[in-house]
Amino acid sequence: KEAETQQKLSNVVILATGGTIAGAGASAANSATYQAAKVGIEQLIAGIPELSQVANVRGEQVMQIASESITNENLLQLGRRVAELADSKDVDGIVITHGTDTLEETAYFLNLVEKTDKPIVVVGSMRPGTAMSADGMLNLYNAVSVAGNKSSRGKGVLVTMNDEIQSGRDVSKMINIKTEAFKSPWGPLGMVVEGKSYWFRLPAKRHTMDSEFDIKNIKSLPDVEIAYGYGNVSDTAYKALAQGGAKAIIHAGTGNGSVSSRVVPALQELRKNGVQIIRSSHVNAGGFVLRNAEQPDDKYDWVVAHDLNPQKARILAMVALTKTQDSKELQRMFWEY
Ligand SMILES: NC(=O)C[C@H](N)C(=O)O
Repeated sequence: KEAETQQKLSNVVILATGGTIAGAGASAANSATYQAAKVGIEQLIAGIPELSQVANVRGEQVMQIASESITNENLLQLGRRVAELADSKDVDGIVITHGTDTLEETAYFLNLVEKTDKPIVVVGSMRPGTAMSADGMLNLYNAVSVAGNKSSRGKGVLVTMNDEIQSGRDVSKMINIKTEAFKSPWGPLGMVVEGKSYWFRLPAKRHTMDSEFDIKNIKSLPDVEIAYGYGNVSDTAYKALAQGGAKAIIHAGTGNGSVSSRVVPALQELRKNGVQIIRSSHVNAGGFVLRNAEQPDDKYDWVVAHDLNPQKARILAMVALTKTQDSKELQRMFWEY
């Protein structure tokens, strides 16, 4: 009987990368003071025996780091392993445990470059497993349930946090002290409750199978940097980033990606020298940057990131620059993905 249930269950691989979901604190009262990336994947899986009721699960420790330290090399390494597993006949779904600080970046990266319709679910936690009311156990159980569920196929990379199923493209960490930390400006795709998925909407942007990018063709990622807009800003950071070798600079602008008059001449100059200038917005609940609003993008040959926040814009710019150096093509990609 047990063998029969196992046969019916999906095969889900958990790729562990670290983060607070693998964190440990000195006492159960330490919900915010702890060390991330301490607990191995085998121990995490052993702590949730209920996983075996929703999928045949196995784990792999791909890295063990706090996600603020993720590099482009780490992204590529993870992306390649996901692609290998997705190609494997005996894998039905993939879960990635990840720190929440850059989870939204990794989820968007995978959403762009993985050529599969198999579910890929990225998950983290806001409290370490050693804390009272730790959220990692349920988040991971939900992630495995969603990854093992056929209804999750073809919906792009997903994120399960706080019982919500979010699109990896849209979701962002909005607050760092609550378990209700991840939000999308356009709402979650669905809910996962007691291992069952309930869907309400679908992503409209190109992803995975419908994407023109493929991790298998990406050897390295170009340097793309972010500079922050605020009152009294100077052009020092922008110039220094370009001098450091940035191929594109994401302007994390105020409001509609607006650019201070003190910075405009430097950005015009950098563009003339070949650096792509991409205007995004750092407003908290989600920016919405439109072309030729606030700045004459056509005249300056700049690109707008539309609703992508600066850190997500960096991901798309890096991936896009592996294919084109043309600003019009870049802009098309920023509308489509
Ligand atoms: N909640 C977390 O996971 C935060 C941690 N600094 C990380 O991103 O690895």
